[in-house]
Amino acid sequence: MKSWPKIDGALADYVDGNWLRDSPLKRRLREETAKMPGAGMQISAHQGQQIGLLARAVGARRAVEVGTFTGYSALCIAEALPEDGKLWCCDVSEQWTQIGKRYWKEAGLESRIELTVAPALKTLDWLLAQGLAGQIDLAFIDADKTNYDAYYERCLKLVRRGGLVLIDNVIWGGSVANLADKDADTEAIRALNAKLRKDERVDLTLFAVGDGMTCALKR
Ligand SMILES: C[S@@+](CC[C@H](N)C(=O)[O-])C[C@H]1O[C@@H](n2cnc3c(N)ncnc32)[C@H](O)[C@@H]1O
Repeated sequence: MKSWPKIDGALADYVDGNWLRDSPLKRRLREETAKMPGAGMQISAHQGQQIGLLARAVGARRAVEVGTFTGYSALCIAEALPEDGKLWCCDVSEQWTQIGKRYWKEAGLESRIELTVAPALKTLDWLLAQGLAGQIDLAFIDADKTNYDAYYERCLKLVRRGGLVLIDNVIWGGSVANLADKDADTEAIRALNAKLRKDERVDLTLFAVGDGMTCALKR
């Protein structure tokens, strides 16, 4: 039986103590979000740090995020961009993203972030219409699951060769391996995972962080 290490208890403290580079502002945003319904939607501190590192590794100047919630992943991406970098954020919730805006401002990152409150498919099509195909260095997909394939295809068009498309929740709490689970979200994630397995447009790996994050590098 193959297995991944479960990180909790004393091991979680050890991992935090050795690898987590946190800030009081990020901690406050996590704590404020933790009190809200839907708090579990926020990525973890480690995942945010990993996404930031990946953004730096590809020298990201322009990024796109699909699914912003209270702005934590956006904060992690934006701080990894250069001062004149830009992150386009897509979300449908004014209420949740207002929280993020407060923190982006406090972090001095608001000029790097352009949030559009609208269905993400519309915003991604608008970005493509603006001539941004092949101009984006990193895309992070973390919104409604039934649109994942449509988000992936648009993000792959937007991203340049050598750029990254990151896709969150690809393990979906383990449901993807339970073939009896026919829930629409599970089926959508499972179908995209199977498609990417054979997708020769990208190099592929899984980061076993949080709920699983696919990392696709455009060839
Ligand atoms: C999992 S949360 C994002 C978490 C965020 N990345 C973070 O780290 O805190 C998913 C978000 O997708 C948004 N969403 C749902 N359907 C959407 C759609 N059709 N277009 C854009 N955003 C959508 C929700 O409002 C929610 O804020």
